[in-house]
Amino acid sequence: MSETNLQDWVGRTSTAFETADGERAARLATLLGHDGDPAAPLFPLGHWLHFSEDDVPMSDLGADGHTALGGFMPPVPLPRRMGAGSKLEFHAPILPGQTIERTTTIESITEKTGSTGPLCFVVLRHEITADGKPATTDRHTIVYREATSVPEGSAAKPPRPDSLAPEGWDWTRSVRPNEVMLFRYSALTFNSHRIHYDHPYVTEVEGYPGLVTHGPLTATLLLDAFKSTHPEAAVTGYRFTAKSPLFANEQIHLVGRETEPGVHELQAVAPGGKTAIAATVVTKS
Ligand SMILES: CC(C)(COP(=O)(O)OP(=O)(O)OC[C@H]1O[C@@H](n2cnc3c(N)ncnc32)[C@H](O)[C@@H]1OP(=O)(O)O)[C@@H](O)C(=O)NCCC(=O)NCCSC(=O)C[C@](C)(O)C(=O)O
Repeated sequence: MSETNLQDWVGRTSTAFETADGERAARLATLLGHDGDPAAPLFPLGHWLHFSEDDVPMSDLGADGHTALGGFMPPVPLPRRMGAGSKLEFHAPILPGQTIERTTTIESITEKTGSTGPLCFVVLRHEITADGKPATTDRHTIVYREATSVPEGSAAKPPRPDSLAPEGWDWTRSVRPNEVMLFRYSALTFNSHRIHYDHPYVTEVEGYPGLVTHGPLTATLLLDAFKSTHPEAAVTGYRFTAKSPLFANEQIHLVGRETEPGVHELQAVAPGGKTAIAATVVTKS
């Protein structure tokens, strides 16, 4: 794919420290439509509100708004980045005020060819501790895609029309993330990726029909819907794969069912019925 040997980046590590921020976690609760409590343990995905990878000077950002490649992240020569999924294990809750440390290792870099063209998957293993004790393991996959040709200067299209919720699930919720929700999530996570807020960029450069809903936001809405329907469940694992993109102002059906004791299959379903995110939640029995 390139003369640079991307495999030279495998095994690189970086470490960061922060203080777990209950106020920020409470704002995520507000975003999700709950009363936020800054003193409460963080939502299981609360580490995503910390350790922004875009916490760099403006001059260090690339064209897509993310930190330019070739530093810690490998210089993958494919310009369109997307979140591909995560495999998370929750060892212990993170409490506001705890010192959280994240050690990130580039675990693998894999080039593939998909139905949409060349793809490069970068897996980052994040080990997060809180006051020195294991809290969360997050194996996060990022995918890079090739540039696309954009029809007549812009790929903009209206949101896909709503469709009926799929049947055969134990529970169903519907959400419609709009520009304001996407902005709030980008701000909360200090994610400066243009595809979530820059409509000319996302439609004229990356060739998507509208602002892309963050994969982590949809995964958060999905896990939140699960927790609302199973308030007593202690979630110990969560894994999800982002299979197809979702765009601002589209109705998303969030669905789930128990497939065996303590194991739940979840999906975020796009208008028209396509699976956007396929997920599994594991709970302590
Ligand atoms: C990536 C796309 C284009 C590939 O779609 P495709 O049709 O080209 O791929 P395919 O033909 O289905 O599969 C080719 C190979 O890739 C694998 N594969 C395929 N997908 C995945 C996946 N997700 N995770 C892991 N592996 C995947 C698949 O298993 C297969 O492997 P194989 O050849 O060994 O059998 C397609 O899956 C897609 O559009 N996914 C949705 C991506 C998305 O919407 N992400 C969330 C929004 S972006 C975001 O939030 C960003 C953020 C937060 O700002 C941020 O920068 O981190």
